[in-house]
Amino acid sequence: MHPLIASLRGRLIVSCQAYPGEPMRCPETMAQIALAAERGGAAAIRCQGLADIAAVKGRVEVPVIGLWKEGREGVYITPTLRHARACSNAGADVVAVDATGRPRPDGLTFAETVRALKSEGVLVMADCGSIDDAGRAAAAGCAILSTTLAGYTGQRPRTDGPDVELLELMVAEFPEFPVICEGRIHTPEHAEAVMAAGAWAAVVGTAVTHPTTITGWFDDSVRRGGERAKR
Ligand SMILES: CC(=O)N[C@H](C=O)[C@@H](O)[C@H](O)[C@H](O)COP(=O)(O)O
Repeated sequence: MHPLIASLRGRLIVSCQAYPGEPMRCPETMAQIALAAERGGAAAIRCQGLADIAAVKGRVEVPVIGLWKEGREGVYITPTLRHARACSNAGADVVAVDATGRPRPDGLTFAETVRALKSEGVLVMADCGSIDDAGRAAAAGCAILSTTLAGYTGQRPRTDGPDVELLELMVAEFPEFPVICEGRIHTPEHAEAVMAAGAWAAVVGTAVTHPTTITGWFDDSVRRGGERAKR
């Protein structure tokens, strides 16, 4: 196994992403957040877009998992071989790629995309939405299988927290692969549970790096508590 992948075992990975139109959508801001997360114990940073990848790579010591989101429908996480190569060239140590069987804009299959990347020495993290995707990713020889797209592709229900069931299926079916749990890990208890269920590592995004959403969670709680006080 590649030493970089081995270094992630039993560790937290923090995803630093701001979405189009959001106040923190700025590479310097993402680099600052990534550095803060590294100081908190993140063993790797996951980030989106070429400018963010370059900025984060220049700021942190830990490995960078890069992706490039384009579009909102269908395959949007690093949708083509060109996007994946660009992430790698921008400095990503690992490139995250949509591993579903859905049609890709460049007409290549996922397997063809991974074959080309592997031949160029690129480590691929397969963002899966189902056990079928994980099978495709394992057959292609991806470096990491991940539950990233569980609940976002129509193949699995969108669970409130992480999709532990899919994680367990992947861990049982592909014991020779590092399986990372990503998606809706919203509390330290969720993170502990996915690790106990056999995850190689846990990726946390929103709950660490998306203040608008976190503020909304607290706002809801404060309002609920206030309503109870009135009763
Ligand atoms: C489905 C999709 O596009 N997921 C994206 C993948 O990079 C990000 O928007 C998520 O924030 C990331 O997966 C971490 O998940 P969470 O923010 O739930 O901890």
